[in-house]
Amino acid sequence: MATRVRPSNKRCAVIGGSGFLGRHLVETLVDRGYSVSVFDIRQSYELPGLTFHLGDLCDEQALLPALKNASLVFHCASPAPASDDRELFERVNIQGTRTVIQACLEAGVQKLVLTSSASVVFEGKDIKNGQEDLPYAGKPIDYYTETKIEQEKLVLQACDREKDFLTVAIRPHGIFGPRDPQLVPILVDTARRGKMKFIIGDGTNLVDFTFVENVVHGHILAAENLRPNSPICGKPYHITNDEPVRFWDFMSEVLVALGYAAPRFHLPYILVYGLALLLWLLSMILRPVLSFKPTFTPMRVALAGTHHYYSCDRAKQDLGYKPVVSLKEGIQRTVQSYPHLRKGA
Ligand SMILES: NC(=O)C1=CN([C@@H]2O[C@H](COP(=O)(O)OP(=O)(O)OC[C@H]3O[C@@H](n4cnc5c(N)ncnc54)[C@H](OP(=O)(O)O)[C@@H]3O)[C@@H](O)[C@H]2O)C=CC1
Ligand SMILES: CC(C)CCC[C@@H](C)[C@H]1CC[C@H]2C3=C(CC[C@]12C)[C@@]1(C)CCC(=O)C[C@@H]1CC3
Repeated sequence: MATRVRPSNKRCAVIGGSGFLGRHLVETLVDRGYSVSVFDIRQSYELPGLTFHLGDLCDEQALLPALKNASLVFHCASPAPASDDRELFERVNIQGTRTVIQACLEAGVQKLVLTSSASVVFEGKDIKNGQEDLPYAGKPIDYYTETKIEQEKLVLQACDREKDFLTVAIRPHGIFGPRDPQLVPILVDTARRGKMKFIIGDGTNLVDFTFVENVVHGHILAAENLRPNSPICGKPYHITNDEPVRFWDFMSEVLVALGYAAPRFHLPYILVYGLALLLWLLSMILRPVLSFKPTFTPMRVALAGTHHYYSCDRAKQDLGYKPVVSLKEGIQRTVQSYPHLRKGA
């Protein structure tokens, strides 16, 4: 019988390694002495010693060379939530994740760490200090969330000690930091268009925003603790900054630091949510003839007007997780990294 060559446990692949989180993860892994191969649909940078494999993760033949000799795979690729394209989410997040699992098994990969999302339990209603045992959202608020739920289930169910294939899911929330293409750029764009004057609801809702380096730290801890006898196999873990903050205080701090006025006037949550729903329906109906993307989607309004913060006690206990960068420092470093987004720049 042929014996399988065990790949070095410092050899890993990052699927989605050109993206915001993926690139931060790759840079940290390289710093820590991992040999990394990146798989992505695009190449956004170069780094000495890094191998890039370009392709669609739904294509197993394209994936296999990137996973060759890797004992560990991080899967952090997904279409952007803003695309709101049902067919694309289903193809990439569900079918594509099946392909990733299949390719890992064929390539002899032993550990798969998925970037899931804390939003898999969010239905648009308040979540205060949510634990991992909350049920998945029965009525997910958008296609992104719907397919992230299926993706997480697929990865966790694939965990199989007999097959020497271990999986774990990291559920970050509201990732921000240098090079983030979503949170700060959308916020500034909204402010530049004069639409950032209003606070949705009473402005006291607490949420988690997580500095990207803490998310990276959580991923690496999960990978390094994923062993056949460890309690983390097949489980999801919240990774946050562990410092819930008022949504509107966080937004105001970032806006003011970049030279924009903080929102001041209050609008009733239910009114804005209803309008966002109406706009979203209109955009769906008119899609064949007119394409427009509303700034205030039902998902964004729900995120802006409700409590959604999560406990990371399980990660502290099982992974020894502790945020490495505070919210205050994370905001400072993020704002400094966006000189081109400053007012007047
Ligand atoms: N940002 C956040 O606040 C949160 C993110 N997450 C999760 O974290 C992960 C990373 O998110 P983030 O870094 O923000 O996202 P990015 O969009 O920055 O990164 C995702 C990367 O995956 C690539 N990609 C998309 N589709 C495919 C495909 N079919 N084959 C290969 N590569 C593909 C993207 O390419 P392209 O850009 O061309 O599409 C991009 O380079 C995602 O799984 C997301 O769901 C979870 C919670 C919060
Ligand atoms: C227009 C304003 C009212 C809000 C602007 C900020 C938003 C763009 C962001 C605030 C919370 C963010 C967030 C995500 C995307 C960007 C925000 C909506 C996610 C949906 C990204 C993907 C996830 O898995 C969950 C995130 C939750 C928080």
